[in-house]
Amino acid sequence: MKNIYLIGMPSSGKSTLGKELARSLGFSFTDMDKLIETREQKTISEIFSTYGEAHFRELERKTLHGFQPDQSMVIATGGGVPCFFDNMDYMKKNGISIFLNVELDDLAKRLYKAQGNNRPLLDKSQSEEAVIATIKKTFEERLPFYKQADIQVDGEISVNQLLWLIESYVPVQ
Ligand SMILES: Nc1ncnc2c1ncn2[C@@H]1O[C@H](COP(=O)(O)OP(=O)(O)O)[C@@H](O)[C@H]1O
Ligand SMILES: O=C(O)C1=C[C@@H](OP(=O)(O)O)[C@@H](O)[C@H](O)C1
Ligand SMILES: [Mg+2]
Repeated sequence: MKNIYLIGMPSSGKSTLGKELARSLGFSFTDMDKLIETREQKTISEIFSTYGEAHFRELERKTLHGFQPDQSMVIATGGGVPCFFDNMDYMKKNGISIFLNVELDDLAKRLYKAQGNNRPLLDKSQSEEAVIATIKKTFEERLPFYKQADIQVDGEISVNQLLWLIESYVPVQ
């Protein structure tokens, strides 16, 4: 079966929902950030601070293009993946892309609730106003890419609802 790519802003639930979706479909699950961290033996924050964002974006591109198509995988991408290089075209050509579109206020709340501070572009040590402003600006820049997804989900969704959307898009056996 085709691979499924989850895309959307940081904290939109790609990693959390992706894992549950994979289990329900009997697909394997890959979190691109985790895979990059394992391969590089560094956290995402360390990769950004040591080599810079451009290097991280190259790693993302290489990782994305390294997945074989039709491997029955659910792939949780990092929030920036669709917005660099030909990544969005690649996902559309090689699988089903799903945009998790969550209200910006909810994204901010989740971000502050989450443990740790391993999202270098949304540094929680900044003031809350600064983080919210960054989320808003980033979302506006990224929306044209996210909107290209095959399926868009607005707001909260259960795994069962998501399964239904996927099955309606292309039958999953
Ligand atoms: N539907 C949801 N409702 C409330 N909190 C959620 C939901 N989905 C994810 N979260 C929480 O938001 C945070 C970020 O989720 P995560 O799956 O890591 O997002 P992403 O991979 O898109 O950055 C986590 O703390 C997670 O528990
Ligand atoms: O939005 C982004 O540019 C990023 C999102 C992160 O992933 P999540 O979307 O899973 O938080 C991670 O890839 C990195 O910190 C950059
Ligand atoms: Mg994630």
